[in-house]
Amino acid sequence: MKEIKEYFENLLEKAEIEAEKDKIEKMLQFSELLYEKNKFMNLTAIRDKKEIIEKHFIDSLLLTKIIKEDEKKFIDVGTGAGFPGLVLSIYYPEKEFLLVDSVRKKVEFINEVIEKLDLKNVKTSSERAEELIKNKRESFDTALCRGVANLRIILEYMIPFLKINGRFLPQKQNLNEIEEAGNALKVLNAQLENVYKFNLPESNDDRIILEIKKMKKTDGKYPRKTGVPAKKPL
Ligand SMILES: C[S@@+](CC[C@H](N)C(=O)[O-])C[C@H]1O[C@@H](n2cnc3c(N)ncnc32)[C@H](O)[C@@H]1O
Repeated sequence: MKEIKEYFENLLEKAEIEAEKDKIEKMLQFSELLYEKNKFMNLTAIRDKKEIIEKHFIDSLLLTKIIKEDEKKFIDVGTGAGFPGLVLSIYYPEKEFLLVDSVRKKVEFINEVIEKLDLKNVKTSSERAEELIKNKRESFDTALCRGVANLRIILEYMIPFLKINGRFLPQKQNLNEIEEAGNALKVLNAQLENVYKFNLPESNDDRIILEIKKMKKTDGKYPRKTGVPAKKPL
């Protein structure tokens, strides 16, 4: 545990991310719970402790370089074992997070971590994004989504959840999907404002965070019925 703690602190320093000791402690507890549970439940394909720290925790924390003080209500769709949303909820105890994944066992794992770490600012849902939207339309300042689907598909899931002027900050590994997302951005009244490029501090792997702003209300016909956004992307 001590070795992993030093490794985590070292990567935080290299990535120029500041984090208080008690938050680092909680994140390490979360990583330990994930490591143990992952031995008999498939929560993540990354099984090495150090790799979990870099590819899940540091990668999620890159968002702290972009998130603003006045952003208070966050939604993370397809959060899996809690990335990036659960990590950020530990980093920002004063902000509210809704973590969503349609696979119940993943949400049950997240609920276990919330209880063990006594996190007060996180709620969860195991509904699909296309169902959950029915009572959560235009309710969030910021939307997060990592590794779920192609950009034009997740735009249709996520933009309807945002308040006007809210930001969607999807994490991507390259820029390939931007060009073909033009129509989705237009139809959903959203605009690409910035492209942030990072490198992970140990592997040097490329990481991209897009900043997409919702300009106007989304037409109530989006997102289309469950499954349609993925089958027939905008
Ligand atoms: C590859 S995992 C990524 C998990 C996590 N965000 C990460 O980066 O480690 C994608 C997750 O998205 C969830 N998912 C896919 N489509 C969804 C939808 N329409 N609504 C809710 N969850 C969805 C899947 O159940 C899966 O757990």
